[in-house]
Amino acid sequence: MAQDKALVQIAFYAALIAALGLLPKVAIPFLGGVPITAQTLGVMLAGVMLGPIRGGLAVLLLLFLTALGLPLLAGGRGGLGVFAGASAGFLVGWFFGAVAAGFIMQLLKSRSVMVSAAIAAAIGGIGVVYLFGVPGLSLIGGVPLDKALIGSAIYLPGDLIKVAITAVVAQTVARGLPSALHSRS
Ligand SMILES: O=C(O)CCCC[C@@H]1SC[C@@H]2NC(=O)N[C@@H]21
Repeated sequence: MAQDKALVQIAFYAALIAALGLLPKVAIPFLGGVPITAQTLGVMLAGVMLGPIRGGLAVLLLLFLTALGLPLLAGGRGGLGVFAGASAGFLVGWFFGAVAAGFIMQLLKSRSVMVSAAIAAAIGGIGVVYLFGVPGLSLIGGVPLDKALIGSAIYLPGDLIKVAITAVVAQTVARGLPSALHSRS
Protein backbone atom coordinates (compact mmCIF):
# COMPACT_ATOMS: atom_id res chain seq x y z
CA MET A 1 0.00 0.00 0.00
CA ALA A 2 2.75 2.45 1.01
CA GLN A 3 4.72 1.28 -2.04
CA ASP A 4 1.71 1.94 -4.28
CA LYS A 5 1.48 5.48 -2.92
CA ALA A 6 5.21 6.03 -3.53
CA LEU A 7 4.92 4.83 -7.14
CA VAL A 8 1.91 7.06 -7.77
CA GLN A 9 3.73 10.08 -6.31
CA ILE A 10 6.88 9.40 -8.36
CA ALA A 11 4.86 8.94 -11.57
CA PHE A 12 2.77 12.03 -10.81
CA TYR A 13 5.77 14.35 -10.41
CA ALA A 14 7.52 12.88 -13.47
CA ALA A 15 4.30 13.57 -15.41
CA LEU A 16 4.10 17.08 -13.92
CA ILE A 17 7.63 17.91 -15.09
CA ALA A 18 6.74 16.56 -18.55
CA ALA A 19 3.48 18.57 -18.61
CA LEU A 20 5.33 21.78 -17.71
CA GLY A 21 7.41 21.14 -20.83
CA LEU A 22 4.28 21.87 -22.86
CA LEU A 23 4.52 25.53 -21.83
CA PRO A 24 6.47 27.67 -24.29
CA LYS A 25 10.22 27.78 -23.77
CA VAL A 26 12.56 30.65 -24.53
CA ALA A 27 15.79 29.47 -26.17
CA ILE A 28 18.88 31.48 -25.24
CA PRO A 29 21.10 31.43 -28.35
CA PHE A 30 24.27 32.76 -26.67
CA LEU A 31 24.07 29.93 -24.08
CA GLY A 32 24.02 27.06 -26.56
CA GLY A 33 20.24 27.37 -26.94
CA VAL A 34 19.62 26.15 -23.35
CA PRO A 35 16.08 27.41 -22.77
CA ILE A 36 14.25 29.23 -20.03
CA THR A 37 11.74 26.51 -19.19
CA ALA A 38 8.92 25.96 -16.68
CA GLN A 39 10.15 22.40 -16.16
CA THR A 40 12.49 23.45 -13.34
CA LEU A 41 9.36 24.31 -11.33
CA GLY A 42 8.46 20.62 -11.50
CA VAL A 43 11.98 19.65 -10.40
CA MET A 44 11.74 21.97 -7.36
CA LEU A 45 8.26 20.69 -6.47
CA ALA A 46 9.34 17.04 -6.77
CA GLY A 47 12.16 17.48 -4.25
CA VAL A 48 10.27 19.76 -1.87
CA MET A 49 7.05 17.73 -1.83
CA LEU A 50 8.39 14.18 -2.03
CA GLY A 51 11.75 14.37 -0.23
CA PRO A 52 15.13 13.21 -1.54
CA ILE A 53 14.40 9.62 -2.55
CA ARG A 54 10.98 9.88 -4.17
CA GLY A 55 11.77 13.35 -5.57
CA GLY A 56 15.05 12.12 -7.06
CA LEU A 57 13.31 9.05 -8.51
CA ALA A 58 10.62 11.23 -10.12
CA VAL A 59 13.29 13.25 -11.94
CA LEU A 60 15.21 10.08 -12.79
CA LEU A 61 12.06 8.56 -14.31
CA LEU A 62 11.52 11.69 -16.42
CA LEU A 63 15.16 11.59 -17.59
CA PHE A 64 15.02 7.85 -18.29
CA LEU A 65 11.90 8.19 -20.44
CA THR A 66 13.50 11.16 -22.20
CA ALA A 67 16.64 9.09 -22.90
CA LEU A 68 14.41 6.36 -24.38
CA GLY A 69 13.26 8.92 -26.92
CA LEU A 70 9.99 10.24 -25.52
CA PRO A 71 9.62 13.95 -26.37
CA LEU A 72 9.28 15.07 -22.76
CA LEU A 73 11.59 18.08 -22.70
CA ALA A 74 10.31 21.58 -23.53
CA GLY A 75 9.76 21.91 -27.27
CA GLY A 76 9.10 18.18 -27.61
CA ARG A 77 12.74 17.07 -27.40
CA GLY A 78 14.00 13.69 -26.30
CA GLY A 79 16.49 10.93 -27.08
CA LEU A 80 20.05 10.25 -26.01
CA GLY A 81 21.26 13.27 -27.99
CA VAL A 82 19.99 15.73 -25.40
CA PHE A 83 22.40 14.20 -22.89
CA ALA A 84 25.28 15.10 -25.16
CA GLY A 85 24.09 18.67 -25.74
CA ALA A 86 24.61 22.03 -24.10
CA SER A 87 21.90 21.42 -21.47
CA ALA A 88 23.21 17.99 -20.39
CA GLY A 89 24.78 19.37 -17.21
CA PHE A 90 21.51 21.03 -16.24
CA LEU A 91 19.63 17.74 -16.78
CA VAL A 92 22.06 15.92 -14.46
CA GLY A 93 21.65 18.86 -12.07
CA TRP A 94 17.86 18.37 -12.10
CA PHE A 95 18.35 14.98 -10.41
CA PHE A 96 20.83 16.17 -7.79
CA GLY A 97 18.87 19.40 -7.30
CA ALA A 98 15.65 17.50 -6.48
CA VAL A 99 17.57 15.21 -4.09
CA ALA A 100 19.19 18.22 -2.38
CA ALA A 101 15.86 20.07 -2.10
CA GLY A 102 14.30 16.99 -0.50
CA PHE A 103 17.14 16.65 2.01
CA ILE A 104 16.92 20.33 2.94
CA MET A 105 13.16 19.99 3.55
CA GLN A 106 13.90 17.18 5.99
CA LEU A 107 16.73 19.11 7.66
CA LEU A 108 14.54 22.18 8.21
CA LYS A 109 11.62 20.31 9.78
CA SER A 110 11.44 22.71 12.71
CA ARG A 111 10.84 25.72 10.43
CA SER A 112 7.63 26.70 8.68
CA VAL A 113 6.84 24.84 5.46
CA MET A 114 6.85 28.11 3.47
CA VAL A 115 10.34 29.14 4.65
CA SER A 116 11.91 25.70 4.37
CA ALA A 117 10.38 25.11 0.92
CA ALA A 118 11.76 28.44 -0.31
CA ILE A 119 15.25 27.64 1.04
CA ALA A 120 15.14 24.06 -0.31
CA ALA A 121 13.93 25.11 -3.75
CA ALA A 122 16.50 27.91 -4.00
CA ILE A 123 19.49 25.80 -2.93
CA GLY A 124 18.44 22.60 -4.72
CA GLY A 125 16.58 23.99 -7.72
CA ILE A 126 18.94 26.85 -8.44
CA GLY A 127 22.28 26.36 -6.60
CA VAL A 128 22.74 22.65 -7.24
CA VAL A 129 21.20 22.70 -10.73
CA TYR A 130 23.53 25.51 -11.83
CA LEU A 131 26.50 23.76 -10.13
CA PHE A 132 26.17 21.02 -12.74
CA GLY A 133 24.64 23.08 -15.53
CA VAL A 134 27.16 25.89 -15.85
CA PRO A 135 30.27 23.64 -16.18
CA GLY A 136 28.29 21.43 -18.58
CA LEU A 137 27.42 24.45 -20.65
CA SER A 138 31.11 25.20 -20.91
CA LEU A 139 32.52 21.66 -21.32
CA ILE A 140 29.84 20.21 -23.60
CA GLY A 141 28.21 23.33 -25.00
CA GLY A 142 31.51 25.03 -25.78
CA VAL A 143 30.51 28.29 -24.08
CA PRO A 144 33.52 29.91 -22.32
CA LEU A 145 33.16 29.35 -18.55
CA ASP A 146 33.03 33.05 -17.63
CA LYS A 147 30.35 33.66 -20.28
CA ALA A 148 28.40 30.59 -19.09
CA LEU A 149 28.59 31.76 -15.47
CA ILE A 150 27.60 35.37 -16.08
CA GLY A 151 25.13 34.53 -18.87
CA SER A 152 23.26 32.04 -16.68
CA ALA A 153 22.02 35.00 -14.65
CA ILE A 154 19.39 35.30 -17.38
CA TYR A 155 17.69 32.23 -15.91
CA LEU A 156 17.57 33.66 -12.39
CA PRO A 157 14.44 35.87 -12.51
CA GLY A 158 12.32 32.98 -13.79
CA ASP A 159 13.87 30.51 -11.38
CA LEU A 160 13.24 32.83 -8.42
CA ILE A 161 9.57 33.06 -9.43
CA LYS A 162 9.50 29.23 -9.47
CA VAL A 163 10.99 29.20 -5.95
CA ALA A 164 8.17 31.48 -4.76
CA ILE A 165 5.52 29.32 -6.46
CA THR A 166 7.04 26.18 -4.91
CA ALA A 167 6.93 27.75 -1.42
CA VAL A 168 3.28 28.79 -1.80
CA VAL A 169 2.23 25.40 -3.21
CA ALA A 170 4.05 23.54 -0.42
CA GLN A 171 2.42 25.71 2.24
CA THR A 172 -1.03 25.28 0.66
CA VAL A 173 -0.64 21.50 0.40
CA ALA A 174 0.69 21.30 3.98
CA ARG A 175 -2.52 22.97 5.19
CA GLY A 176 -5.06 21.27 2.93
CA LEU A 177 -3.57 17.82 2.27
CA PRO A 178 -0.63 17.26 4.65
CA SER A 179 -0.21 13.60 3.66
CA ALA A 180 0.84 14.77 0.17
CA LEU A 181 3.86 16.56 1.66
CA HIS A 182 5.87 13.38 1.98
CA SER A 183 9.12 15.26 2.72
CA ARG A 184 7.68 16.19 6.12
CA SER A 185 6.15 12.82 7.05
O1 LIG B 1 15.32 21.33 -22.02
C1 LIG B 1 16.48 21.04 -21.75
O2 LIG B 1 17.28 20.57 -22.56
C2 LIG B 1 17.01 21.32 -20.36
C3 LIG B 1 16.84 22.74 -20.04
C4 LIG B 1 17.65 23.17 -18.85
C5 LIG B 1 17.29 24.61 -18.52
C6 LIG B 1 18.09 25.22 -17.40
S1 LIG B 1 17.67 24.49 -15.85
C7 LIG B 1 18.14 25.89 -14.93
C8 LIG B 1 17.88 27.10 -15.78
N1 LIG B 1 16.53 27.57 -15.59
C9 LIG B 1 15.84 27.58 -16.71
O3 LIG B 1 14.67 27.99 -16.81
N2 LIG B 1 16.58 27.13 -17.71
C10 LIG B 1 17.89 26.70 -17.26
